[in-house]
Amino acid sequence: MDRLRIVGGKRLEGAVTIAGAKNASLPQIAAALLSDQPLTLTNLPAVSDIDNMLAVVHAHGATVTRHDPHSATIDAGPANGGETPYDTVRRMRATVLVLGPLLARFGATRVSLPGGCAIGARPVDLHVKALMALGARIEIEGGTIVAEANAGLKGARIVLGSPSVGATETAMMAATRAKGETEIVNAAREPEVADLADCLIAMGARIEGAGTHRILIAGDTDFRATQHQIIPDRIEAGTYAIAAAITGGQLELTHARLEQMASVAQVLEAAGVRIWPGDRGLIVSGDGALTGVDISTEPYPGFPTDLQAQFMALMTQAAGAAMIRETVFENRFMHVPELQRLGANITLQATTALVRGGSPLRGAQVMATDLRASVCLVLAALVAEGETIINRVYHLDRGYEQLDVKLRRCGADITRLKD
Ligand SMILES: CC(=O)N[C@H]1[C@@H](OP(=O)(O)OP(=O)(O)OC[C@H]2O[C@@H](n3ccc(=O)[nH]c3=O)[C@H](O)[C@@H]2O)O[C@H](CO)[C@@H](O)[C@@H]1O
Ligand SMILES: C=C(OP(=O)(O)O)C(=O)O
Repeated sequence: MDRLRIVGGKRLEGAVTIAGAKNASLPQIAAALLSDQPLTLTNLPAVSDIDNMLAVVHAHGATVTRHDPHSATIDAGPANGGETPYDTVRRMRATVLVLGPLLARFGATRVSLPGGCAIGARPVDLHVKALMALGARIEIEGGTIVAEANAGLKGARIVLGSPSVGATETAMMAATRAKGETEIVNAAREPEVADLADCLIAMGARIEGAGTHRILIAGDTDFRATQHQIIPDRIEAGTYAIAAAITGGQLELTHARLEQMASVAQVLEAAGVRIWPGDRGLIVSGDGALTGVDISTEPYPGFPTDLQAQFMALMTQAAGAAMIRETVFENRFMHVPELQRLGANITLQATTALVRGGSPLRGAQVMATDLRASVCLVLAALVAEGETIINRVYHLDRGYEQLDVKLRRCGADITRLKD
């Protein structure tokens, strides 16, 4: 298992190329299973979650051709419904996104229940309810979702109990093959949902309203071969914005889009960070003093839960206190004890962390249990005095393309230790 060695105290300066969004790519790879025509995706990030998702659609019979690390053609012409086993879903929850496309296209499929993970219980009841609203019969048998709709799915009004990103994506994909119109009410508004809709539209679907609370899908899609370019990763961009801020540096985030990051930019500006659009993306400067800012994570367009851990690392260096409330996942504070090992002053009470900023961090051995918790430790290590060793780098490799290379190019003292 690789580890990262970081010696803190270097100011970052330079340009970072923001990759395509992992969380937009994953559902679009699953969406390829809807069609018997090839789908080419470009601007895929070169991260292990993408390799895994491509392996899952390949295991379902699709032909996958990698053109280069950032593009692939998926030809699901020869695909089958089959079974998605526990081992793949356990390793990557987003695998559950194949459920809707496989059921809608083949009339039956079996997908193992994902179970909980390091950030919370993460049930898939809303995915299941949405498919049942479209006429599927679904039973849970021995930890497997057994779904059947041999007579085909029928368009319906789906009211989501909460605006789940994944359930909105499942419903939208399945509805493209249903007979008649589907309305999704209380849909998630994340840019990744809108990008999936754009991809489905390029594939031949008729969809309106993606990116708002109400999405309309016409159904009975006549699918065609197409290609689609994935949007930039707003979470990767936010992470590097915080890297600039925490080191008092200045980074150009090539391809980053301000309109996808309005709440993040607002919070960072309130904390004393300057952000402005440049010719190639965004420029972030952390040369001023940092102030504590309270945040609460929310569904989009609110502050994203996927940047909560990174923002907490930043707040350890701000003057004053910051209250950080997590409302999306019940257990997303696994980074707190590790930040405390580095010397951070954080008090945790239920879903709120109180960070008293300004305490100097000191390097230590740390370990994280998920992707964003790991990168939060990298950010903290960039300002910690001395050497920090971060274990379990495979979490980072799930979602950050060449994190160590990108940071080193901007002046960080960071080395990947191969075991
Ligand atoms: C691959 C991907 O895109 N992952 C993102 C996606 O995850 P994901 O799609 O899993 O997140 P959801 O929006 O579905 O989850 C939000 C909340 O709803 C709950 N819930 C969800 C589905 C369900 O059937 N029942 C239920 O109760 C979840 O446990 C969670 O508490 O959106 C999250 C919220 O922005 C991000 O943190 C993840 O990075
Ligand atoms: C939680 C995340 O991903 P996933 O939903 O795939 O676990 C994430 O990207 O931060």
